[in-house]
Amino acid sequence: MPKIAQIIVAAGKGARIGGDIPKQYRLLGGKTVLERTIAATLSSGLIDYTVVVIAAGDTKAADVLSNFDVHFVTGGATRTDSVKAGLSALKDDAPDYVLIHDAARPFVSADLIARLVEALATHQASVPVLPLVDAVKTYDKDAIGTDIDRAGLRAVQTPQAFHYADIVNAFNAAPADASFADDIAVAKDAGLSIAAVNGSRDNIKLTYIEDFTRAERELMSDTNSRYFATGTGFDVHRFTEGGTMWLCGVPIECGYTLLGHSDADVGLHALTDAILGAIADGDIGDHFPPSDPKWKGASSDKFLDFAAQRVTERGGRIEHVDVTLICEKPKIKPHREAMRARLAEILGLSLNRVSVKATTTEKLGFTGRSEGMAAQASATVSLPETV
Ligand SMILES: Nc1ccn([C@@H]2O[C@H](COP(=O)(O)OP(=O)(O)OP(=O)(O)O)[C@@H](O)[C@H]2O)c(=O)n1
Ligand SMILES: C[C@](O)(CO)[C@H](O)COP(=O)(O)O
Repeated sequence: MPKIAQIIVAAGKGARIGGDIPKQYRLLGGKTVLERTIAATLSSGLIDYTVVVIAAGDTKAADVLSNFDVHFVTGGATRTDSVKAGLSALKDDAPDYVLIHDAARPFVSADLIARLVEALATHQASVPVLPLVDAVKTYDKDAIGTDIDRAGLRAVQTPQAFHYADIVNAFNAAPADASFADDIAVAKDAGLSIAAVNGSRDNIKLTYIEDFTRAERELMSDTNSRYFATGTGFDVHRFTEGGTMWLCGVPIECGYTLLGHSDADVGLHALTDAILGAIADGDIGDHFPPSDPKWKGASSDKFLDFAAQRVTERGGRIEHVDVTLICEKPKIKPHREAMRARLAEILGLSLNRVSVKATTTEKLGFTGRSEGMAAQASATVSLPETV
């Protein structure tokens, strides 16, 4: 079996996407793009050695790369410089083949990698290509020009695969300061034999912010790459005279209220715990300790909003929530729709994904004696499969 290395170039700035962090460190479905790209390539089972090329001064790489058996080197000002740094990092233990891949293409498949490697049995290089689907025309300063015949054009992707010694020689033969669109261009200039293999429409390069939005949406709708988790929560608060009672984010004036460090919204507390439970993220007391004066009298919608954000940060989505209030009084039914609407608003859910119910305990126990109220809740979330 040939020894196969890969170089993942991740030293770019992501200027076309903008923002504070380069696109390879943006979260996509709760994981960084770079993690996804490395995991996708390694899952092919064909790669023996990986070099990730990172930017000088990159402070995020160590954390991301520590999850994988990979090595890293510092790249340069252009993609071409970064590729050269990757090739040179392989020279002491030279592989037979090398695949060079953009960190910005996290949806590369094992099939595509296999096609590229297979083509190296007969060629010195291989490249994934796709026919263009849109019409192509010349264009200058808003002026549409003439048609270009698409039959003779191909869109070109990465990974691009090479016999290691051949691509190193090709780069050595190229002008030292030249910058190439990709590595197959270097192979072409050097006269290497090149096989074009079928690319993949899924293997997009995340280039503009719209690419992220679309990729995020597609990941969300791909139930094969997601799992469902349900958490439960339970809470109790004692009644006290006077004040306004807050229940599931709705004020109720009934002459008595619930006692607690915060606003004592027993429904929101149970639901917050249910959501934290679904993502195995501790409980409300871990994040908002009752000993902390900051939370005295706090409005509990903050806690619920926080839990919902923790789901989003993991690339998750709340699918459904259900709260049961357990009390003899006050009557919940007149407030139930307002409670559902408020929960839906805080969580950004449609109303049909939010349920509020109530029950008594037939005058038994502390709720039966109307000493206080209990609430239990469940929350179902969908989350990206972890690698
Ligand atoms: N000096 C550079 C420039 C680019 N790349 C990498 O080359 C790949 C493809 O480049 P591109 O999509 O252009 O990424 P950026 O250069 O980061 O994007 P932009 O052009 O929008 O700044 C990316 O994985 C990028 O990190 C690199 O390693 N070193
Ligand atoms: C290497 C590449 O992804 C092949 O399609 C492409 O050439 C990179 O282009 P960019 O303009 O640097 O993103």
